[in-house]
Amino acid sequence: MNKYINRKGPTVTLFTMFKIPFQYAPIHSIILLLLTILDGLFFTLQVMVTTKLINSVVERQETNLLLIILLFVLVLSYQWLSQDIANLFKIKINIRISENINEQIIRKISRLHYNHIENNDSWDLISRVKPNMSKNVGNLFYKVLGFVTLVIKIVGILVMIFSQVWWAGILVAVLIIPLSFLVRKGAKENYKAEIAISNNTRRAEYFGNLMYQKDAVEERVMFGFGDFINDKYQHFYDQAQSVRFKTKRIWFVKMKAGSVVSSVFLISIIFSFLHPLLAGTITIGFFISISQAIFSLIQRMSWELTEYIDNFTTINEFKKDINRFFQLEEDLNALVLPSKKIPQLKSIEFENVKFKYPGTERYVLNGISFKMDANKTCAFVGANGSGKTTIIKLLTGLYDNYTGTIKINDIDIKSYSADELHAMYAVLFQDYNRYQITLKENILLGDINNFDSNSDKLNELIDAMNLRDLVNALPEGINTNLGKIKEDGVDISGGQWQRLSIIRALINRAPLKILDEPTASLDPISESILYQEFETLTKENTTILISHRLGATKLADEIFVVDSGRIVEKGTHGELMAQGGLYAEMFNSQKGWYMQ
Ligand SMILES: Nc1ncnc2c1ncn2[C@@H]1O[C@H](COP(=O)(O)OP(=O)(O)OP(=O)(O)O)[C@@H](O)[C@H]1O
Repeated sequence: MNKYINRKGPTVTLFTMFKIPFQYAPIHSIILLLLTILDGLFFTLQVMVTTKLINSVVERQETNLLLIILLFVLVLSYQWLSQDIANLFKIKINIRISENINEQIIRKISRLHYNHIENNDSWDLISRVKPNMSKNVGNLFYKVLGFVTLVIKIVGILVMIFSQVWWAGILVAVLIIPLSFLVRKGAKENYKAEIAISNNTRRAEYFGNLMYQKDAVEERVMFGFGDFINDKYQHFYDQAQSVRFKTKRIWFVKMKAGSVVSSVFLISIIFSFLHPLLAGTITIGFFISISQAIFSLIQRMSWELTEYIDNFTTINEFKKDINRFFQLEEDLNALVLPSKKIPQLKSIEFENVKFKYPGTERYVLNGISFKMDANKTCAFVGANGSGKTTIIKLLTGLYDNYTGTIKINDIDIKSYSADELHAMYAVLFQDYNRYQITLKENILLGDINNFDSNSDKLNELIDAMNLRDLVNALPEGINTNLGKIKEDGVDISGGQWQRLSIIRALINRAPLKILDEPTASLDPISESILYQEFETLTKENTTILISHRLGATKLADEIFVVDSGRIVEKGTHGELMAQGGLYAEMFNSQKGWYMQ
């Protein structure tokens, strides 16, 4: 089973990004492109009409004056309206882009190799790409269109200048080159700064969320640590802002210096028209309208042009992030449904398994070996951090960068197909999720293949887990929305959420049930009912139970004691107590709490 892939899709280029709006909103994009070209042409047309208008008035040519005035008003009105029309099209294009791109990003994230889920650099990258991707695709498209308009306007004016004072035209064209280089360099530095601060931005966002997330409210209010969190938020936010501000300040000074030089240069060109004006080679109409156009050009070149190049360079840097993101390794199995055929489980075996988490140096599992047979309940006990949950992460295939062998039914788990392996187990993880959907859906998610045909089993388990009273008290019974996202949502207690999560694992037909601290939030009576019923609930199943409550694990057929990534003792409760080792010590110290 080749589980992981390095998805080498086609590399994203600026051109690929530019084409995206045509792909998702073709008609709107084409119309916007045509409007853009028209917009550019109308600028030159305006200069020509203004020239004609002034000359006709100065020379008192009354023929056609009305027509020229009408044309003048039309050109101005179009320019005035065109932005609003374009904005309407942009709204539609933006909606289509974000619909499609967000879906692709979420799909990619949901397929990510588990290594990236716990890796800081990957999350920094995701936090830069996810919120900005559709914005940048739209931005690139509009900036290219804006740039096309600007180029058409500049070319139009240059042609006019050329036709009258050719050398001035050449000087203007030459000025654009160094200005472009200056802007490009500044924009690259800006993006580098963004990459450097993305970790601080993410941390600021985390502390910001803590300030308003519902889950954090109680502790924040009770302990009164709101200011502490706020200070942390402010610290990371200020650090990010200060780097951003410094880079922007340097950028601004450079850009403005460039603009001032170009402005002085362009104004001097207007003076160079005085001579041909006095010599009578250009008309007063042309002088006024071209001067006006050159002033507008100064503004565009010194600000818009620099802004465009800045934007393109930033988007080009962002494009590198997009490629890094789409090249992140995926886990082919992440979205694979469990096979509908229920496999038979005979045994599970770890042979000298050594494992360290990616990017760390310490072996969390250090040559662990054990074998357990089917149709039994096995418990893993041991101190915090001894490696119990990690055993489960490896057994369920979340990580496969270990040495040694993990076998199910004497076959290496790496030889199983993903759907076969997924059908083998149902897991209740320690940090299970509270899904803000209906109570029924919360349970049925556990057996997605039989989502619509599990009603009988669902009711049986609700009774067995002592949740019937809760269901009866809910306004819509099992169809009541849980959590506060929906208006009619109902919040239930921590223990009730946990009982739901146990049912989610038990409703699954997989032969191996893995329960990692399943009763931490249960009251003593519910816990004891659960363990009394445990045998019935897990009949015909093999169960792995991880718990610090040794009163519960005592009932297991076999207990494995984990210490520093190894199995140090194994046996039944009686055998381990008789050994008088680590288990006996842990059991006696816990028993002491109840027996005094
Ligand atoms: N994603 C991770 N990256 C790096 N180290 C990790 C990661 N997850 C766990 N560890 C480390 O691996 C060790 C074993 O963790 P594990 O969760 O398996 O312990 P555990 O025995 O289940 O502990 P507990 O009883 O507290 O649940 C711990 O020292 C922990 O710090």
